[in-house]
Amino acid sequence: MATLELKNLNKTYSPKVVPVKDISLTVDDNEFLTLLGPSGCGKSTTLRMIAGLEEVTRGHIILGNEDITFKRPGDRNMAMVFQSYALYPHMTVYENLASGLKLKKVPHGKIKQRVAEVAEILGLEELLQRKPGQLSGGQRQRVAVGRALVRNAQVYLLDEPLSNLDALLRERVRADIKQIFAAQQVPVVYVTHDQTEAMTLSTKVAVLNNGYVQQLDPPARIYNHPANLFVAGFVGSPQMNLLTLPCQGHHAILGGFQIPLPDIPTVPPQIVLGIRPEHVRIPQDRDTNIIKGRVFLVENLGMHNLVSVSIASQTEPLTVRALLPPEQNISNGEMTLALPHENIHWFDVESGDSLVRKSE
Ligand SMILES: Nc1ncnc2c1ncn2[C@@H]1O[C@H](COP(=O)(O)OP(=O)(O)OP(=O)(O)O)[C@@H](O)[C@H]1O
Repeated sequence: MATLELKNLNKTYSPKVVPVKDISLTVDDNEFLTLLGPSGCGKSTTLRMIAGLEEVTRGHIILGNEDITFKRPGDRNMAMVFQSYALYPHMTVYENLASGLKLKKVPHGKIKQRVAEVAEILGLEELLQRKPGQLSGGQRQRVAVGRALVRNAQVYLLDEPLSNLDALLRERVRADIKQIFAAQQVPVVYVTHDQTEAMTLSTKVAVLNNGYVQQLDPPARIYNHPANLFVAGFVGSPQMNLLTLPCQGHHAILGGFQIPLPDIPTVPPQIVLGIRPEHVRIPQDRDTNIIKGRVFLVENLGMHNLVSVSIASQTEPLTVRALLPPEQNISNGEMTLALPHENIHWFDVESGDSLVRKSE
């Protein structure tokens, strides 16, 4: 089993289209890495370069001790699952699963055995004689994963494999994928723009924007310690409150309220305060950082209410959103909230970088 390494990987289509800029990362053989980012950030291009389907402009792809940057896709021993399933419509499920091995001239008996193993893992035994047109979306997706699995590849690459499924099915197949690949002990690279998939499946997430890796960390660290404003705003739903505030002395001024700044060498004229809606709460005994505002919207999300509160300020009004339990009685009008000190993130207004990289 081998580690996959990307070294300063670049892709340039034209001087103006440079979707991948200097991506460096490693994926060990027990790691599930997700490339997460908005549409057009370079996720699929990166994956396709790993697979050999896209030429590398600059940089290297290393598998184990071998530089495979210029190796033909067929010689890379990688298996890829595509968003579109890419199944052969005229073949049965069995034939679809077996086709890759047949091409490799694997003996018939071995093919039968391997297809049976994979069909069992994926619960496809009853469907082996059907054609893709006779399967549901989730079943087709499992066959697509199965086609990759039968290969016993050195690396698995998955490009938004769940995006054609409805929400319920997506949850089920997501759980299947997690279990199946956890047992494989090979590097897995998964592409998605869905943060829930990234957070639930991965051992490591690379958040991409505009071709650059913004943060490369385990999911919990991405969520609890976003490296910059992009990651803070992209990961988490409802989105983190991000407020640009003036500083005075050693405080940020939120409307009429003073929030103590963290320990930073120089106090800037302005700073961005970030706090997730689930961390904003109704004040308890020892809470500090108490603010007051006017409720102007309550959205019922089932498990919680998302409450939008407007805080009067000398410039434009600021909005703080709080995720509160439904038993909390909320009516339009004045409301007091606490912003617990330990849950506040601070970012530089200019660079967007986190000013305090906390340890885990
Ligand atoms: N063959 C190509 N020629 C020119 N530009 C391309 C080509 N393929 C992709 N691009 C551009 O490169 C950028 C990144 O594309 P890529 O498919 O990697 O994005 P992505 O992050 O996977 O997005 P999505 O989630 O929408 O699939 C986009 O701006 C896209 O238009």
